[in-house]
Amino acid sequence: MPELQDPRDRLIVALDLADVAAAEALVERIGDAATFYKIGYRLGYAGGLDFAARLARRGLKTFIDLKLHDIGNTVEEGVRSLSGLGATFLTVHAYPQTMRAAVRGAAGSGLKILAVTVLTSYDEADAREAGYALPVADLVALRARQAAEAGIDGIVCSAAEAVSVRGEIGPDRLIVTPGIRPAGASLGDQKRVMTPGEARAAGIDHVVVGRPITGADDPRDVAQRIVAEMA
Ligand SMILES: O=C(O)c1cc(=O)[nH]c(=O)n1[C@@H]1O[C@H](COP(=O)(O)O)[C@@H](O)[C@H]1O
Repeated sequence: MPELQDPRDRLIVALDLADVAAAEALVERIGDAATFYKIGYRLGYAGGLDFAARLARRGLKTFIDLKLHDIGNTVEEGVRSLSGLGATFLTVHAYPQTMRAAVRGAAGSGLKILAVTVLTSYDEADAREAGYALPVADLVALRARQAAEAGIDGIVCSAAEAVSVRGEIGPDRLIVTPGIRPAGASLGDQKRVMTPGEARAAGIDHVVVGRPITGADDPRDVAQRIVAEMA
């Protein structure tokens, strides 16, 4: 796994909030306890892309989580449009055509493309319901292998699959894991879940944590504890 300069970079805080004012207030409350923020559908479609560009200009790292998936031309041009935001990461779904298009769209921009394998809210029954015959672990491994072949920079999966994914993608690509809960925290809709310490021991590069931080009385303290648990 690539070495980090700053251990705080291991934690990516998911800013799944209703508007930019709420996100700005949370970033201020967390202060220097976090260095990396994710902007997904909720905030992204409510002015969050400009906000992400502002965070990047302040020297914070940003992750644009739009999980793109469309015909190749649309994905390629969409990624190209997003590549000027100064973001560090952008997600696409891990379909070979989509991944190859995203890699073309990001070429030369410095934006790293992450491929989402199987959502952490899916268990075996959910994958079967969606039409997949493979066990989730096998589907994650297949998609990780295809992502590496497509030239993708990193994989989004559950930390439960990190060891097998590392075997598929080698030491230099990134593993980013949502579905992370400090011991005792409510799972919400997450089904393939690990603690920050377990994820780190499994060799992940970054964890993504939303509600346990955004819903906390003291978000800064929770962020600090998560970083410490992964040190
Ligand atoms: O791509 C993601 O970030 C993602 C992939 C995945 O498989 N599961 C997953 O939960 N996420 C995102 O990670 C965040 C997890 O949030 P919490 O469950 O609140 O910690 C959300 O913003 C999800 O959109």
